[in-house]
Amino acid sequence: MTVSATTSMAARLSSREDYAGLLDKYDTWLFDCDGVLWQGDKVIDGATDVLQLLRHHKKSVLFVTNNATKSRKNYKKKFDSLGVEAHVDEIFGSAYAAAVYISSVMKLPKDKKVYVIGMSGLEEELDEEGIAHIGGTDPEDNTLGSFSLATWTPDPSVGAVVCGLDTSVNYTKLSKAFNYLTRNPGCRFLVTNEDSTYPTADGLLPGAGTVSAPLRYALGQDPTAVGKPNRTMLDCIRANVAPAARGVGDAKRGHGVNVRLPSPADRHDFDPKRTIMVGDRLNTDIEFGQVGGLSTLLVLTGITKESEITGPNVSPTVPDYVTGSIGDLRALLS
Ligand SMILES: O=C(O)[C@H](O)[C@H](O)COP(=O)(O)O
Ligand SMILES: [Mg+2]
Repeated sequence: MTVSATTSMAARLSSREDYAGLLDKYDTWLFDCDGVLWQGDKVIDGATDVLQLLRHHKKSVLFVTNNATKSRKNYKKKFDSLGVEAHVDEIFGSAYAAAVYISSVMKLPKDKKVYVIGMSGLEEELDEEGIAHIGGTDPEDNTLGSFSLATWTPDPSVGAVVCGLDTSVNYTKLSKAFNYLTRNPGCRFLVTNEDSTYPTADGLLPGAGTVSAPLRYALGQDPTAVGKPNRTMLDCIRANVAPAARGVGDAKRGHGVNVRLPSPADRHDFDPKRTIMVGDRLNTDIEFGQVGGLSTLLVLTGITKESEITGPNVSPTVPDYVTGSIGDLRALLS
């Protein structure tokens, strides 16, 4: 029996011509952050130069991160502190996408609130969208004490639980979230993202997916995920970029937006054929690009290792291009 397999291979970039070809081909560059622009607070060598080069060539640059610990405004502060040029409207985090999803897609009723397992970034984005929330950084929930249902009065107005990377996750938060999801009728289970690991300059840490995993297991239920690779994140970006590009009035930014996610016919902002997603993780960034019909460039400064794309057990997710680091595009400066 002959088994015909078409294994498309990623094009490994190395020469100045290779990078010049990308510059010609793509007008919009979407950059993942952790593992691409930086590892924790250590900027990837050359990343700043390359972003400046792209802007010099009038390319549209956007930042698309699954990291839900910071709001767009606080990400802007991180960019500034690391000397990486970015405008707050170019930054799209999964905390923002989750807040927009709850307000514009789920349309959580105004008399309902969200129980948060997550950090200040997620709370700030919910505030921006005018969504009431409890939990999160509330000192009452940030305790290592034991949890007892006998002494807890659940809030009947909780209509959704949203879970993001929370470095202070604990049994109390998981217990409250579990009970909201099993007791409050129709309570929705959302996660900002499901990354298994989080790349820092000193190595890997458990990712957001490991924070929500206990709830998945206890509930026997999968949540709605908003971040990469899900289409929701791209819709959220295009809903924001489109009005700016076309001056559409009915989708404002900021508090209480009633963002109209443009229909495919409305979308003039992105030409997916001239858009490239640059990422370090195959099952979020590269799949996100592929789901959105974008081209994809994998860099090896974060999660994905060479062996996953060239070894005996290659991943079924194959990027269009691979290069060692985004800094390699400095070849265009010579
Ligand atoms: O665990 C997480 O949340 C992720 O590892 C992390 O935040 C990924 O961020 P990104 O690579 O999408 O910038
Ligand atoms: Mg990354």
